[in-house]
Amino acid sequence: MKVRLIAVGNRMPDWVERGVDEYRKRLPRDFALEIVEIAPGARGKNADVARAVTLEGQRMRERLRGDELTVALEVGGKAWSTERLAREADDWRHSGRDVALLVGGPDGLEPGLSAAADQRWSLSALTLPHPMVRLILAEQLYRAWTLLVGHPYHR
Ligand SMILES: C[S@@+](CC[C@H](N)C(=O)[O-])C[C@H]1O[C@@H](n2cnc3c(N)ncnc32)[C@H](O)[C@@H]1O
Repeated sequence: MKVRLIAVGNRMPDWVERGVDEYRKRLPRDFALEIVEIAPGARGKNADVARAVTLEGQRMRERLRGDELTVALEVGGKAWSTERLAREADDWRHSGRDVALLVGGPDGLEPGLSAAADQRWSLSALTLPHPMVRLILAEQLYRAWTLLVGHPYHR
């Protein structure tokens, strides 16, 4: 299984890149995490926010592969414990499909993508900045994998 984190935003601070890479390199090939960055829509003084969100949605759709299971990351999604995430990840693996985790931009995920997603997952009731979302996702995927294989890290 491949997990692709398709996230609006680029130019992450170095500490985020290093943190995400640390967990990515710990994950085995059958749980590989790939990061796909989506350029944010322009937000200037007279910016049309709805247009920027629509553009981000289009750019994300262009990167989606038709057969992937999609998971929208949203504050209002379902809260999963790490144990629940491990069960979900095990189901993803057994479905034989790759997975796309969708992270929106400053104004959230394009509503059509959220509505069409197979699952909606909330990391917390707090609104997190997108660099933190990437880091938490990478760490939690690693933690879920360690739980599935009985590696002591997950305790
Ligand atoms: C800075 S947040 C956007 C905040 C925006 N006001 C909203 O309501 O979605 C950027 C993205 O990070 C993700 N995100 C932020 N906090 C999250 C959380 N607690 N759980 C899941 N995803 C989160 C979502 O994908 C969101 O679209």
